Amino acid sequence: MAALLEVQNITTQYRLKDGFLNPCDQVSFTVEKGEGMGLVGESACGKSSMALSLMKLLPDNGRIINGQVLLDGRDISRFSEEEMKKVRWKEMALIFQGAMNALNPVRTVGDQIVEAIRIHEKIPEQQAWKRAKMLLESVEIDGKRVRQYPHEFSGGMRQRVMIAMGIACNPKIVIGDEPTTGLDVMVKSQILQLLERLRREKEMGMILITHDLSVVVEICEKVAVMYAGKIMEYGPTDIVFEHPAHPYTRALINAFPNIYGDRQLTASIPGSPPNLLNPPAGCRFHPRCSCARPVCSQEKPELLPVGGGHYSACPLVVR
Ligand SMILES: Nc1ncnc2c1ncn2[C@@H]1O[C@H](COP(=O)(O)OP(=O)(O)OP(=O)(O)O)[C@@H](O)[C@H]1O
Repeated sequence: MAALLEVQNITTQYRLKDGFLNPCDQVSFTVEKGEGMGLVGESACGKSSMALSLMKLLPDNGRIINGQVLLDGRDISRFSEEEMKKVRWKEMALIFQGAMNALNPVRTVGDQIVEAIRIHEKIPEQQAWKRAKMLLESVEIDGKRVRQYPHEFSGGMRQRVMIAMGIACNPKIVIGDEPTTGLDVMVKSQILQLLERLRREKEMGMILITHDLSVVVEICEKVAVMYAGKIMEYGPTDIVFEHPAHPYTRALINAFPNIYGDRQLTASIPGSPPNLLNPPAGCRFHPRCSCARPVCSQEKPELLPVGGGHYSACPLVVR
């Protein structure tokens, strides 16, 4: 059976004054119904651009130049804006970083949820209000608060309202782009548990973009590790994190304080990610890689299977 979402060789490009930059370069992965995939990697490696490419919400200077995004077998990367309007929120929703600040301060949260529902579904207003209340309750907010204004809610509650809006039309897949950034540790954990519960109850696919590897370990079955626009390693979360096959994944794990809650010392990755206007030849990680050989600066490694649904873009690694 075909996957719910099949991303095949997606390359996205931004046009800049001094050239072109590909934030996602031949990226491929799949997400099954009800499956959670973490998308991790250092800042500016292309994670948000991937999310925007999937939703076809790239800024004016960005576009998909190659590849396919198959949602239930349909290539939505070729969809017109009109067609995409029917896909967004109804089939695929994006909850972005700081989404809570996108709520309109002069309208009640109920008005805003009802509007989101009625843009996509032709249902009577009364029914939409009933659904808005239920949605608030599903994100653990008292339905009676539906007539309140955003300033009457805490930051964590506003983010939950945004999650309620994200799932208002029962999407098949939700993309969370750092959905808990800026929230305190307790609220962050509540929101992640909430997303996890909704995913299981509604059998939604989920792509969780995060810098926090421990969150991926906790709630995602699968992980894709991205570096400088490319997927370096991909596979079941426990296998990738316990037996990383790519030096970048190893370095990322070592740089993270407590992926399984017991690691204390961290070793930062020397150097910094490349300028994507002019990425290094060969493997993009080779200038920072402790395992690099001469071939790494000459040949572009492919993402190849290493067994058990696990893929790595490094041919040299000894496990
Ligand atoms: N509108 C734009 N025009 C040109 N370049 C852009 C644009 N948006 C992002 N970029 C560049 O694309 C690259 C990838 O950025 P992106 O925001 O997708 O990375 P990210 O992994 O999501 O980063 P972070 O974790 O910091 O959010 C970066 O080099 C960034 O500077």
